[in-house]
Amino acid sequence: MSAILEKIATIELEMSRTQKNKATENHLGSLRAKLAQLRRELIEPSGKSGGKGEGFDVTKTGDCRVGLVGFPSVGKSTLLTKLTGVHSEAAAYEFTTLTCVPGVIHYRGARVQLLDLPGIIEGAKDGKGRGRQVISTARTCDVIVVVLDAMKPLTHRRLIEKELDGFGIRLNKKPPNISYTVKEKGGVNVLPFKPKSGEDPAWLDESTAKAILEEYHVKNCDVKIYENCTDEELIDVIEGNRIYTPCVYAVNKIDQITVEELELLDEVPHYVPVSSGKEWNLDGLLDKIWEYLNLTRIYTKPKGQNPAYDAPIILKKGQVTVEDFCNSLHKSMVKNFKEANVWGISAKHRPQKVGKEHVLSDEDVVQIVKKI
Ligand SMILES: Nc1nc2c(ncn2[C@@H]2O[C@H](COP(=O)(O)OP(=O)(O)OP(=O)(O)O)[C@@H](O)[C@H]2O)c(=O)[nH]1
Ligand SMILES: [K+]
Ligand SMILES: [Mg+2]
Repeated sequence: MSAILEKIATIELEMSRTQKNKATENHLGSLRAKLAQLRRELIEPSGKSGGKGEGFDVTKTGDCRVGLVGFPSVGKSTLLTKLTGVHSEAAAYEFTTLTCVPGVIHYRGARVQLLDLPGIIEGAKDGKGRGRQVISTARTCDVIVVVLDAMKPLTHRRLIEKELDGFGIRLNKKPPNISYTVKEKGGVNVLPFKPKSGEDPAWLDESTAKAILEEYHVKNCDVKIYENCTDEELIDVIEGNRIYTPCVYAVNKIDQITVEELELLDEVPHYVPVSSGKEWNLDGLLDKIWEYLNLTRIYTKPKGQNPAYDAPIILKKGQVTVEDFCNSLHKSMVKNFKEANVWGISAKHRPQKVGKEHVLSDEDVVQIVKKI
């Protein structure tokens, strides 16, 4: 592994010494592509052992998973204990937590698995400490809560982001709008983004895109870039294993700072100020996590009975059709599906008869009608 790290360091040094301008764009793009390929080797060692940079062996339970990530002693374990009632050792020394401790939050009808994780340090993505294990586990989370210490510099936020970024986790970002199709023949065709007049010029031009593809030895493909993307974003699409996770920044220990300092925190996007020690604003944090989870609760209504309001079926973002609902009830459900009656925001009538493709809204009531 150290040979890979050395190569990475060499490339990073070269990139930092190369001025970014029109003449160096292609070269920088190639270097970035080389870097991405080396990083992948770190995440997925090609040898038999290890496999995909392995996380902690904790079974997924509940409807969704949220992970607490941060530097040591920012208060992750205190937060887990306060939010879930599961005891996780907290102490004033760093690396108190050495493994992954799961707890469950029952919130608005959903069961949210919360994971307390060991602290990470800079260089975690390159294998320092338990960093890779922590970040691999973070990849399995529906929402990441980055815990920051209000007493420490706000630049820590960027440092944590860099570690997660190096492991292919993109926080609060959408996948780039690029279509990429590898083909058998036909050469490399790049359709670059064409900004309208008055907009920023395209960041990524055809020749840099081609230089990047060459670095991947792709000989035949179609690339269509539909928005203003960076070389990094094209690389993300080619690599294909990036994870796009919503992230909440919990700025903890606000009992230790002044009101003026607290106001400065307002500049941090996606943040929630808390004191896990004093249990300040834990509701605010849960609220934000809930918003970022973006879950859809569906109440089932068996014929002739009241809807099961106490036990909603939880659908995740992007999987909110009636078909997804059927699948989360039982595998065979779709086969016997005739139609569904839906009450709620997504329904035009009360009830509306719908097919499998109907898109449901949070708190809809659904009754499945089976074929006879
Ligand atoms: N003042 C203050 N102290 C806190 C707060 N939350 C946690 N602490 C203290 O911060 C120290 C570290 O807390 P932990 O919960 O162990 O932090 P951690 O992030 O889990 O630490 P590691 O597992 O070592 O990475 C402990 O002494 C806590 O009592 C808070 O809101 N305010
Ligand atoms: K600690
Ligand atoms: Mg801890």
